[in-house]
Amino acid sequence: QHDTLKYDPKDLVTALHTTFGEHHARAVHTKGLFFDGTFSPSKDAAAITKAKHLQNKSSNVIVRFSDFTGIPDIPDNAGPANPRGMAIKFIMDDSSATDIVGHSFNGFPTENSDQFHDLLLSIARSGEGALKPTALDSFLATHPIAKTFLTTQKLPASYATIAYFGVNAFKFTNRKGKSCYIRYQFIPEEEKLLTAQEYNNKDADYLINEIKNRIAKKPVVFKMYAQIAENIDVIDNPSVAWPNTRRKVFLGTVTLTRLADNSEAADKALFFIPNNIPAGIEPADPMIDFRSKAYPISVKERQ
Ligand code: HEM
Repeated sequence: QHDTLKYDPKDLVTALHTTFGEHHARAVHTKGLFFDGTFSPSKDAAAITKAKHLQNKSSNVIVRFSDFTGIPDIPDNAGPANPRGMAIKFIMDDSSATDIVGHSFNGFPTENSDQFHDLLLSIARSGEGALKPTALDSFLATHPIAKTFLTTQKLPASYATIAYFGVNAFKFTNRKGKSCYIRYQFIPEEEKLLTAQEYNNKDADYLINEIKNRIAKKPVVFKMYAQIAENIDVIDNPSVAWPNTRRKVFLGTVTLTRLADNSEAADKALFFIPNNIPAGIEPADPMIDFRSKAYPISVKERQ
C-alpha cells in the first residue's frame, strides 16, 4: 500500500496551500509560539533505547506550540484551530539535535498521506457557498475515522493543559540490541479543558496570551512517555490509536522556563523534521519519512 502512493510530498504541501492559502509561512500549524527549557531523562528511558538524549543526561529544549491550519491569524477559539501542535527540539551537549512533532489528538484523521491529500482538497472545495452534500460531507461519510477526528477534538484551557501525541510509531533499540515499537505521549501536569460554550466566549489570542502569562509566573511541565506496542498493534497506520491499557514507559520531564526569542529571524531558522533522530530510534511508520520530505519544502518556501 505504501509503495504505491499517488501523491508525493510536494503534492501534499501544495494541497495544504490550496486549502489554507500560501502565506509565506509554515504550510500548516502556522500560528504558534516557542519556548526555551530543559529535558531531564528518566532512568527507565535508557533501558529501552540507546538514543543519546535519553541516557541520564539533561538537554536543552525548544518547544513550539501551535494551532492547526495554515492560516497565520486563525482565532485560537475557532473549531479548525484543533488539534494543537507541540514540536520539541532536544539540543544536546555536542550541539546535535533531535526532534519530535506531535499534536493534541491521539491519532491522525487518515491512515496515509494519499488520504490526507484527499481530505485536504475536500475541505478546500467545501467553503462558503458549496452545494450540499459538500466534498467534505462525502469524504467523511466514507472515512469515519476522519469524521471522529474532526468532531471530537478536546478544547484546551491552555497549551500547557492538554496532552500531545506523536501519533506515528518509532522503533526503539537498546544497548543490548533489544527492540520495541513505541508512540510518544506528552502529558501535562494538569489537564484543563473548556466546554464548547467557554471556548466560543474566548478571544482570538486566548491561548497565546495565557501561555505568555503562565510562563512568566511558573514553569510549564510535561511528562514524556513511550507507549509500547504489543504484537497485535498496527505499526504503520497512525489513524488507529493503540489501547490505553498498553504499558507506558516514563521517558523524562520537559520543563519550559521562558518565552524564546520569537523574532522573525528566529522563527525562520526554527524547523522540526520528524526523522531527525539519533541511533537507537528508527522510523517505523512510513508516514514519518514522507513527512520528513514535506517539511523541508515548506521550510524552504518560508525563508
Ligand atoms: C502526511 C502527513 C503530514 C504532512 C504532509 C505534514 C506536513 C507538514 C508541513 C509541510 C509542515 C510545515 C513545516 C515547516 O514549515 O516548518 C508541518 C508542520 C507541522 N505538523 Fe505536519 N504533516 C503531516 C503529519 C503530521 C502529523 C501526524 C502530526 C502530529 C502528530 C503533525 C503535526 C505538525 C506540527 C505540530 C507542525 C508544526 C511544527 C512547528 O511548530 O514548526 N503533522 N506539517
